[in-house]
Amino acid sequence: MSRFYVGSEVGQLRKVLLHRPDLALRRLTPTNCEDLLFDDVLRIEKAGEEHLAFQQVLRKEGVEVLLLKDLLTETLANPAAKAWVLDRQINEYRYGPALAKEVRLFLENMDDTELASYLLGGLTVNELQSTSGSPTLGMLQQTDFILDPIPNHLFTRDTSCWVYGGVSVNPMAKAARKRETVHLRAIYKFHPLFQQSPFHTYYGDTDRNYDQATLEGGDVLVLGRGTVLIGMSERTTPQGVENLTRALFKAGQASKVIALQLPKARSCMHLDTVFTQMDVDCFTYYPDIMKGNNCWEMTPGDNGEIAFQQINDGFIKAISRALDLDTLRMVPTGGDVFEAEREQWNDANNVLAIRPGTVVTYERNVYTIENMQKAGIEVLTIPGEDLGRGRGGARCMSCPLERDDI
Ligand SMILES: NC(=O)NCCC[C@H](N)C(=O)O
Repeated sequence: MSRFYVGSEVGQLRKVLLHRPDLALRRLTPTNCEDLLFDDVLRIEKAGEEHLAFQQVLRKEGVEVLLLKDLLTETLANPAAKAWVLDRQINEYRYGPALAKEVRLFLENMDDTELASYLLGGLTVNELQSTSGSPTLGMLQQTDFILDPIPNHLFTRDTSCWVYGGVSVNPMAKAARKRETVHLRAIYKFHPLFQQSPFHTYYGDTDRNYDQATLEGGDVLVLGRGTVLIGMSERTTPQGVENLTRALFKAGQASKVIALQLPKARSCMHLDTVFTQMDVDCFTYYPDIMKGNNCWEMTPGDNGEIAFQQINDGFIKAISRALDLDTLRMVPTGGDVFEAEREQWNDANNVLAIRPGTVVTYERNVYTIENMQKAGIEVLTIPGEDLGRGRGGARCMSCPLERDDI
């Protein structure tokens, strides 16, 4: 029987959720890619091959790989789940009553595979073949989207994140990613796999407007031994951190959260683009961004409140204290300042640990890989010429569902 539990960043990885986007990438163009948070268009076949190589490395290392599209398709086979998803993706305020009715009917009559494909990949005016005469539709072009494609599902790390014995289904910061959360909520709520054993759902699993309290999984590092490190970044706000922290403490799943302020910049949109863990005592980091950050320690206070303490000796010391280690081995981005900046941009510091001391990363970041190997880390490489244009590496592209404690 499956037990969904993520006890650390580097303990043996056993089960992971990935997504290999297809239709959504086909619909990514120079006109829409910036709005869809991609820096360029991708060669579809190449990106697919690179993603397969990533899957293969994980499977070879004994990790069970689940694919988001399969899980969503299987979830939609349950009529209650299908209705639940469509209630949230189609409404009269988004489309107007006439078009909402028509889109809903069109999607309801598809088989589950096709429906999953449109939900993830988008639906154009042309594909709907409308007869309603709705002005909402009349004002659009044939190739405009009724449902936008969601290419960033590729980055399964961000939409939901497992922290010890539960999950946060995250209120995403950017419009282009908000619909992702509905799919993850549906999977965790209805898919038979997630009904086999109980887990906590800490945060995000309601239809409310979470306003300023956004949170994305790329900012959440499960350090282990009851501690969680969370970046307050371009995407995750202190309000989001505080809400998740209170829920973690209430569920008794964490005893300390370290919150770290990051610059609000695309190059470090999430903590894991500048800082990830490779071994129990070893991290890789981008030096430019990790200096002088404001940092707080949060612990359970009285009456379900959080006790806050601002940290003056830096977050590295805070991590050592939490993990009960005297020192940490810190591996910087490699090369000179120019090479380091280029490699960080291409996700050199965004590695996925398979087990303590073994990580997966893009092969292109040769200087950083050299630093890691010198530190005794086993580095497994994957190609990422095209996948990398979405601005995410191996950690961003993976959502661990089962990982051992350290
Ligand atoms: N954890 C991560 O850093 N994920 C990468 C997300 C990239 C995506 N294009 C985004 O802008 O949200």
